[in-house]
Amino acid sequence: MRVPFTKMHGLGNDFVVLDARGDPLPELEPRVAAALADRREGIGCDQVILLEKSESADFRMRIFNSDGGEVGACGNASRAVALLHGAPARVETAGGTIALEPSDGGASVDMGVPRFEWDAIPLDYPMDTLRMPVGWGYLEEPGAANVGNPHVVFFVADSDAIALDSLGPEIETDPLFPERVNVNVATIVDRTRIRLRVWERGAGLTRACGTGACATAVVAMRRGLVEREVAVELPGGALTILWQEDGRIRMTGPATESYRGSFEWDDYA
Ligand SMILES: N[C@@H](CCC[C@H](N)C(=O)O)C(=O)O
Repeated sequence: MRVPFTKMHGLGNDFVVLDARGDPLPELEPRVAAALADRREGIGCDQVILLEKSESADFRMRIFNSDGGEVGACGNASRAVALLHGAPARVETAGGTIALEPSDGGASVDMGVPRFEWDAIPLDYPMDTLRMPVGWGYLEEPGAANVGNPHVVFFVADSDAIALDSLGPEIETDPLFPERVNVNVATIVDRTRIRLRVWERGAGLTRACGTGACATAVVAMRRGLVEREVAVELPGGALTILWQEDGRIRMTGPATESYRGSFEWDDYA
């Protein structure tokens, strides 16, 4: 079976998007998603995105990290899918229902209400998630948020100076995080700007992480470090994050279609 795909990215965080809203595909097993994401032997991407029919929303978006694991949310892919769909839409994800509004060259996405309870992150045992009494090397006292997926956020003097390639995997797989975790290191530039690097669970260092930007912004806002609207500057570019009065997070930024192609399903199954 020949399967069409769209290669897309949001700030350099890249995706293979499979659209099964019309003709369904066989079940996308984790090993198949990982093979498609492989940058040497597959198409190559940080996440594989599968669009399907939904009974509760306009359609359903499923997200698979490059290690094949299925997860609850992806901010950058949400904007890419908004661009692909080309009209406002309510989208079912494993992390909750989100709302897409495409705009010129990108999208604004209602990412829902963040959760801060220890068992919603989830953590292995109760603790204050605003300033967690834990540390790994020189990274200490992170905050945590679940924005459809789990994040810890460390505020540091210079996020570029952090050895995220070694500390990231250590923190991601620490038993404190039973579902593993996305690791954010952030520097507050001023009350309207944050610089951020992210070690993504199941994908490693990426050029940008939309949910990481959302989680970092709301943790910084809870600590009183920034205003309710901030620019989050990632290696791949900037996103605007607004934590609205109704408690919902709005993320705005660009998305790009790179190319379209097709592959033989049996080569990966
Ligand atoms: N790149 C994404 C996040 C993808 C999922 C994440 N790695 C997880 O495991 O939760 C984004 O832009 O938010």
